[in-house]
Amino acid sequence: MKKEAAVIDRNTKVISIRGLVKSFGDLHVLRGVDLDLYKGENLVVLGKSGTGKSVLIKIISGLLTQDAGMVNVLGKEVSQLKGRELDQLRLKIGFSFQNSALYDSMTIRQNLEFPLVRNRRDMTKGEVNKMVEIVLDAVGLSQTINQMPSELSGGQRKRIGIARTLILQPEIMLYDEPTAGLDPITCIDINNLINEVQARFHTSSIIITHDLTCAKMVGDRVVMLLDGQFQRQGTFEEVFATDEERVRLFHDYNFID
Ligand SMILES: Nc1ncnc2c1ncn2[C@@H]1O[C@H](COP(=O)(O)OP(=O)(O)OP(=O)(O)O)[C@@H](O)[C@H]1O
Repeated sequence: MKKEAAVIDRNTKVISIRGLVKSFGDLHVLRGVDLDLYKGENLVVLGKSGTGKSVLIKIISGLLTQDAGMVNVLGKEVSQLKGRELDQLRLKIGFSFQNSALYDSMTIRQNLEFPLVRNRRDMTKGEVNKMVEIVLDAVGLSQTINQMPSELSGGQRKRIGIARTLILQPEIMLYDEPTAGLDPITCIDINNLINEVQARFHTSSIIITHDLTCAKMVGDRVVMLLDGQFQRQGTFEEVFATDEERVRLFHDYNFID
């Protein structure tokens, strides 16, 4: 399915990063990263394994602290936040991790209710039920509500994982390798879902991947992390319109139809 034109507000930055530096001992992972995520945008971060993509999203979500630079998320400087303030910001960020496992002993309904029961004690049972229905419908799996995770396919579990992230109504979605380990057809389903989530919930998203089909399908903008900095950025076509060998190699090792 072709991506519909997204409604992006280029006057509003939901994430703004300047001069971000992070090392682990002698390993200089991020060496001055600048990045903006605009409201409503799907931004794809491409990079080879070990280039620091996960470190970047851990810093954005306050799980790691940078050595230098500024990371502003929804108007707050993340490294300055502690305790309750950091928890509140994190509730506005939805993480869809590579191995976002569901609880095997709980039904799909219970899995989806879990984040609300923990974080939204103000909600009534009726409101919780309604939200479960909304997110299940959004991922096209309303019929699985009383099933167990073991009864679902890998692609369906991935969708439920995304629904569980959406149930807290995050403003920002962070997808870490959303298509990893899935067959090509299921990958396309998940890419379409990422676009549907953007259109329906007006989320702003960072999608970390080395799957170029995913980057092409979901990215309004693509950035490539090379040697600790974003060295290429633009549309998918713009990023790869270069003879630079490292970029060409990255492209040619991926299969694109
Ligand atoms: N807490 C940590 N302590 C020490 N080194 C770390 C830590 N976290 C990450 N690293 C190192 O930083 C580098 C970047 O890691 P990161 O997980 O961000 O890579 P990545 O680009 O997400 O790769 P992949 O696509 O394989 O997940 C790696 O060399 C990793 O070993």
